[in-house]
Amino acid sequence: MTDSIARQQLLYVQDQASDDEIARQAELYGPLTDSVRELIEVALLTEVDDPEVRAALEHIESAKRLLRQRINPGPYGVRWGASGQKRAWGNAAAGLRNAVAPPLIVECDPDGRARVDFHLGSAYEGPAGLTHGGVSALVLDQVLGAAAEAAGAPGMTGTLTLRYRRPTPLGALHAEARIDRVEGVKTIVTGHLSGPDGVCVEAEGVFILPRWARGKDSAAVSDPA
Ligand SMILES: CCCCCCCC(=O)SCCNC(=O)CCNC(=O)[C@H](O)C(C)(C)COP(=O)(O)OP(=O)(O)OC[C@H]1O[C@@H](n2cnc3c(N)ncnc32)[C@H](O)[C@@H]1OP(=O)(O)O
Repeated sequence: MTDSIARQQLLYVQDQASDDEIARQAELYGPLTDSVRELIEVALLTEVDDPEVRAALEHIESAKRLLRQRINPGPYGVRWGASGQKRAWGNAAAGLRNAVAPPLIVECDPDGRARVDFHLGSAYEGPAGLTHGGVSALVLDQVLGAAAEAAGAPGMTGTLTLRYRRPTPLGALHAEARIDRVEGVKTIVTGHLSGPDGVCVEAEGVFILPRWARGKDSAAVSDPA
């Protein structure tokens, strides 16, 4: 096993947190994350005068000093509580504690279907007024991966193929995915991202249960995503 795989495995943690404790943490950190996400948007779009910008910066620096007093060296990793509840709270697309995440709150069915309605603000802009193509890829990777996981056939993304059919606006969007087929350790999933005018991006993903996770029965290694 390589050092990087060993390091990755250490970040899959069964921490035995109770459902009540997880709910407490979600209630505490969820609003912090939402506020930081709004801060990103406001910092991008503010047009106040220079002294207000400088004063805001001081407040933000002070908040950072407060939060840094005790800090996980990171990254957050993926954690499972006592009841098996999974927390991928650092996930760049869906993490409850990650202000960079839009966030995606993906609904899944056990037959391998996944869907999400979400909103992309100005922080996700690529071409003027439109969603960045890499952000569309992020969204589709997550939603297709969630479909694979929901059907009990999870994996890491081996190949993600995208076809950008029309520009993706910012604002209210929808993405969905379904498992097409499972071929041994590979799960092939298709899906799309759509806006008010229809499908903007089509996707096909091949999700592969990595060699190091095969044949193990622990949730912490059999669910690498
Ligand atoms: C709910 C959560 C959703 C999360 C969604 C987000 C998921 C992610 O972002 S994952 C991060 C991005 N992906 C990565 O970093 C993956 C990096 N790559 C790897 O770790 C490995 O190359 C990995 C796991 C893809 C395959 O490695 P390994 O397990 O050694 O594969 P290997 O045993 O050689 O091959 C197994 C099968 O997969 C096929 N295969 C291998 N690599 C690929 C690939 N990149 N694309 C397609 N097929 C592949 C092989 O041909 C073989 O097929 P068959 O069984 O038919 O012979």
